[in-house]
Amino acid sequence: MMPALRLHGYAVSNYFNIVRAALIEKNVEFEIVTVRASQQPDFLAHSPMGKIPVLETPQGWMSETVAILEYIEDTQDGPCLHPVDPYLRARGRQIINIIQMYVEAQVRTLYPGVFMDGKNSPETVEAVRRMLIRASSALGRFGAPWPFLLGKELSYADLFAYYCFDIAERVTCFEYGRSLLAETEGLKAWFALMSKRASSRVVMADFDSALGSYLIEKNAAYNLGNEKWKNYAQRNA
Ligand SMILES: N[C@@H](CCC(=O)N[C@@H](CS)C(=O)NCC(=O)O)C(=O)O
Repeated sequence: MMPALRLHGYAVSNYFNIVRAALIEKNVEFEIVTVRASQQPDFLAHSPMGKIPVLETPQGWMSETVAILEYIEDTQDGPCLHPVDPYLRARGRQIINIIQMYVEAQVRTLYPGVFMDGKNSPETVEAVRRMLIRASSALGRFGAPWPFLLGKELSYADLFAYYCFDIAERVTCFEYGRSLLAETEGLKAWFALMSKRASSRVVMADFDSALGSYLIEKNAAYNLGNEKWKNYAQRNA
């Protein structure tokens, strides 16, 4: 029988990877449908912004990662990934918001010069640098309880943060020669712990091979041999 849930997207997307990891962590049966983001009417009918991931459910289609995670938590069995305690649950959302707006969305504006055959203007590079300083300090102020961001149990905040930090780390090491993970007390050890999870291994193996092909497709393969990538390789050895 076909699984009830079908996840549309592909492995180069950190957002797709967050949802995929959540489904794996919850032991949900699902099917992957490999598609790119698109502005074609038939795709927009399912994903109003034309973005991936999109989850196809028995009730209909759902896009936007945070909404998808909520749907998964509310409809699927498996380990609870939203804390029951309202304060902790809100804290998880707070962390997700900060990472989404002040880390992920910021580094995304640098993708043209890092993952595509484009250039980043000095103004953009500087504006993102300033925002990342604020975000990094903010995360430092959380003093997360560890080993996970909300304490003893893995939560959606960890999955969201892990895939956003992975991509952010590549971009900041490349563009600024700096590591957000190393700057924030506890974050590097947390990231290493997350990297060891079975879900992370599966998802990141597919990401790594998809990224190689993506860089070639976008004529940014030169970046692979670029000295600046060494910052990433060395810091994460
Ligand atoms: N806010 C969306 C962001 C998803 C997103 O930006 N996905 C990227 C791939 S990582 C995408 O579809 N980009 C294509 C586009 O922006 O047109 C979410 O939470 O799911």
